Amino acid sequence: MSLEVKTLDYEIRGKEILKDISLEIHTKEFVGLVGPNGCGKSTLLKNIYRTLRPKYNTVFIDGNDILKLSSRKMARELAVMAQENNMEFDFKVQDMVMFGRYSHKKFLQGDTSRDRELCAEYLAEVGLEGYEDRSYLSLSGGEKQRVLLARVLIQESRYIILDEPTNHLDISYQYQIMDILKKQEATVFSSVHDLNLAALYCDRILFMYQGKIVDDGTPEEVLTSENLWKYFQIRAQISRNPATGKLQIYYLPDWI
Ligand SMILES: Nc1ncnc2c1ncn2[C@@H]1O[C@H](COP(=O)(O)OP(=O)(O)OP(=O)(O)O)[C@@H](O)[C@H]1O
Repeated sequence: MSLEVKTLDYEIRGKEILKDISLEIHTKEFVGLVGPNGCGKSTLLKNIYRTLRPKYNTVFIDGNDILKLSSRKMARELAVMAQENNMEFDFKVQDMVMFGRYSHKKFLQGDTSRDRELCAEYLAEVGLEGYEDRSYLSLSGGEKQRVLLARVLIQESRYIILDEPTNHLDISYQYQIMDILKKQEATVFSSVHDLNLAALYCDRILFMYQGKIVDDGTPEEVLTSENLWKYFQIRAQISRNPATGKLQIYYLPDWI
């Protein structure tokens, strides 16, 4: 049981963005995707959740080529929280969350009382209890982000793909959202910019640079001062935080 990418290349307007990417995410793993701006993280994730179309026989869920899965089956397997969400039309928060139940319904079936219960539960879980009737577009960036997380959770899929889930969130919600994700039964694959957050929550980290996966391992194996210098050109002191037992990175800009 795994999410697998095999020798995936991807070009945009003649420019090679992804170069021979192969990776495997195993059941119940929490895997982070890190790397500098523009290295291809979103492009890779979009190929996995089919916003961009990969070639046949390059992305597989439990051995099945994702291009051969119906959109309903795909939604049952994989929930997505993408980065941009420019919406032209407004919806109530409850409707936004309920979109996540689509794959659990028959054609034209309305919301059940169970769906509404789940909606209330997941909104409470992301700290938005009682927000059902609010207009989505009137919410703050962080509130919108948390509605999108509730939509991902209500989908109850086996894989969750996230592109920078803590974008827009204040420090307490960054940790709260990572905590919520960590306790899900699902397999999680997420791009993460904050390397200390990645060190704290990820079982495994994939390091991406210029369209390639250049390192793959535990946070201790991958988040080294050598890698941070080589791929981010930042000096760093790395130690183990006695309170968490996890890596703690201290960045050392040039003036230090
Ligand atoms: N539609 C597009 N047209 C042209 N270039 C694109 C397009 N989409 C992405 N790119 C380029 O592909 C490269 C990878 O972009 P991508 O968004 O995947 O990077 P990223 O690692 O997610 O970056 P960030 O950390 O800044 O979010 C960048 O150089 C970007 O400019």
